[in-house]
Amino acid sequence: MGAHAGGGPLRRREYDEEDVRVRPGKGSRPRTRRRPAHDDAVEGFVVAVDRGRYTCLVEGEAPDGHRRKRAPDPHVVTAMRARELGRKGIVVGDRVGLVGDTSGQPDTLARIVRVEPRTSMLRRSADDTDEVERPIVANADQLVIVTALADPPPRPRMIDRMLVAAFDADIEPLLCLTKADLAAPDELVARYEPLGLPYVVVRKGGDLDELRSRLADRLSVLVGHSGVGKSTLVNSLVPDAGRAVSHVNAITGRGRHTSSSAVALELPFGGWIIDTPGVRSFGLGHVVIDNVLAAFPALAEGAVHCPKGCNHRGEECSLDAWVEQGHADAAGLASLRRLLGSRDGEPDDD
Ligand SMILES: Nc1nc2c(ncn2[C@@H]2O[C@H](COP(=O)(O)OP(=O)(O)OP(=O)(O)O)[C@@H](O)[C@H]2O)c(=O)[nH]1
Ligand SMILES: [Zn+2]
Repeated sequence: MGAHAGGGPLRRREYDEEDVRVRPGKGSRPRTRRRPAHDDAVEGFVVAVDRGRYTCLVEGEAPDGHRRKRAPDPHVVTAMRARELGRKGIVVGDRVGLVGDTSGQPDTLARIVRVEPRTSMLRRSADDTDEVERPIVANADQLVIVTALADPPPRPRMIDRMLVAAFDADIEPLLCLTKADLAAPDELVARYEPLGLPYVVVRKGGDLDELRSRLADRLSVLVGHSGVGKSTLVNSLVPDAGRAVSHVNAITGRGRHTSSSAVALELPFGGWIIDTPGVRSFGLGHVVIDNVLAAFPALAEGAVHCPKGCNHRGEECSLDAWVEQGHADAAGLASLRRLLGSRDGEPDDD
């Protein structure tokens, strides 16, 4: 399934489901790619999505000639999608064009008429046999995989799955090991060293400077299963995180503590983090083998000798020979195979 080994360029990068996932030509008349260019659209950044309502942060003032009071700068606007967007999905992290009432005044609703091209799209499948992708976050440039060193014990399989999702989406992973007061990181670090994975070790009340510098000026997504200390981290990084989330929930009509989808929070030192409370598992059914392989350049080079459709885990795979010839190291190949195994639905818990 889904394998593109052998054919096409190594790194296919297609983020835009309008371009790729929806077959064109269903309608009778040809569609122009851009409808009448809403030149007056203001740019917004989607910070939350809930039941057809998009919470957008708008930098800058309400457009000239707007009849309402000048909006504060920056301000939050609630919007719905314009019909002309068709089936195109909009997710947290998207940059959008807004028209209509963009004042952000109570009970106003703007319209999203455009979604800017994305630099990345983090997706997951519901489970591994399900190739239907659920986009989670757009434009992220870092996936922060949060794992407790103890309580709950680390689940390397889960880490592997999140890594695969990061590689597939071409988002840089960062391993964030929490609860350093409870256990040493050595074992986990050794496991991920062959991948050249950057990591930070933190504990509650401890020094977060290194983490801060890795987050600064980037759009980072936090993932990790329940109890690993994500909320603790978010609260230390964004002092008024609780308030920001409940503010978003108030706007979208959700209860205060029921936020179950991604919310983007601005970091006081620059950049954004997006918490993903609703994401408990990472189905990888949609993942393309080549995208994972591309994270291992030395091996990707050797894979051109593999038979078409090789899953790089069987006897026909040429990568063992490639490693024996000294072109790549064995630890890397073992890591790659472990990751590809997690994609093929090997059990989650070690
Ligand atoms: N010992 C220790 N406990 C911590 C640390 N960080 C967080 N905790 C505790 O771990 C528990 C879970 O932390 P949370 O921040 O709520 O974890 P979470 O990942 O947000 O969990 P969910 O809300 O279920 O998604 C809380 O009781 C925290 O106080 C740490 O560095 N050391
Ligand atoms: Zn192979």
